[in-house]
Amino acid sequence: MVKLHDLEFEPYISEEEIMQVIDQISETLNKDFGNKNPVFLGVLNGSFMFASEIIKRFNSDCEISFVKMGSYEGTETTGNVKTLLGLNQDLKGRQVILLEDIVDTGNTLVEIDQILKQAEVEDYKVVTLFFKPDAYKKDIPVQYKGMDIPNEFIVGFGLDYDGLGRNLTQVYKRK
Ligand SMILES: O=P(O)(O)OC[C@H]1O[C@H](OP(=O)(O)OP(=O)(O)O)[C@H](O)[C@@H]1O
Ligand SMILES: Nc1nc2[nH]cnc2c(=O)[nH]1
Repeated sequence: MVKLHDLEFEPYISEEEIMQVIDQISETLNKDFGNKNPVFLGVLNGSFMFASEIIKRFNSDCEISFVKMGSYEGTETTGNVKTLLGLNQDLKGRQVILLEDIVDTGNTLVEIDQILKQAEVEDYKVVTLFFKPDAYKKDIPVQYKGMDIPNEFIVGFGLDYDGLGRNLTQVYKRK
């Protein structure tokens, strides 16, 4: 059990399970993008740990960039996704692999979709470690999903509750 601010969280997904899922995703990404010199685009803050593990396992040429988006306060989305740090690299004509720690309502994805279309990328695919099928209400395809999870608030492995918990190496859910 861990306590973050006022809330208690219990162990939910082990580090071992997370690494197995990351190995599987990486195998597919190596097959699908091996000779394409893709740009991995991580969505900060939450994706930093996942992005690091994926990029370490990619065996061919690639580039790495980040954007920083934010919309959650406490355990709820505000519904208002802010671009806190935008693209700082020309992605025109590039193959982009978007790296998300979690796709929940899809609000963040909709915002990034606009950013990538405006940047005139050749194509982009979405990779997410966690996906909440019961919460996702958007049409943007999510091609690579590590793990489907129920509609519950989780922390750890990059995901926070009001700033705390990102450093936890496994995932916890609300008790
Ligand atoms: O599908 P959605 O409902 O939009 O939720 C997904 C987003 O929520 C989290 O980011 P958050 O806004 O909490 O910012 P953070 O990554 O800095 O924690 C997470 O990292 C995703 O980017
Ligand atoms: N920490 C955290 N951030 C999120 N952003 C969207 N869904 C979640 C969640 O379940 N936990």
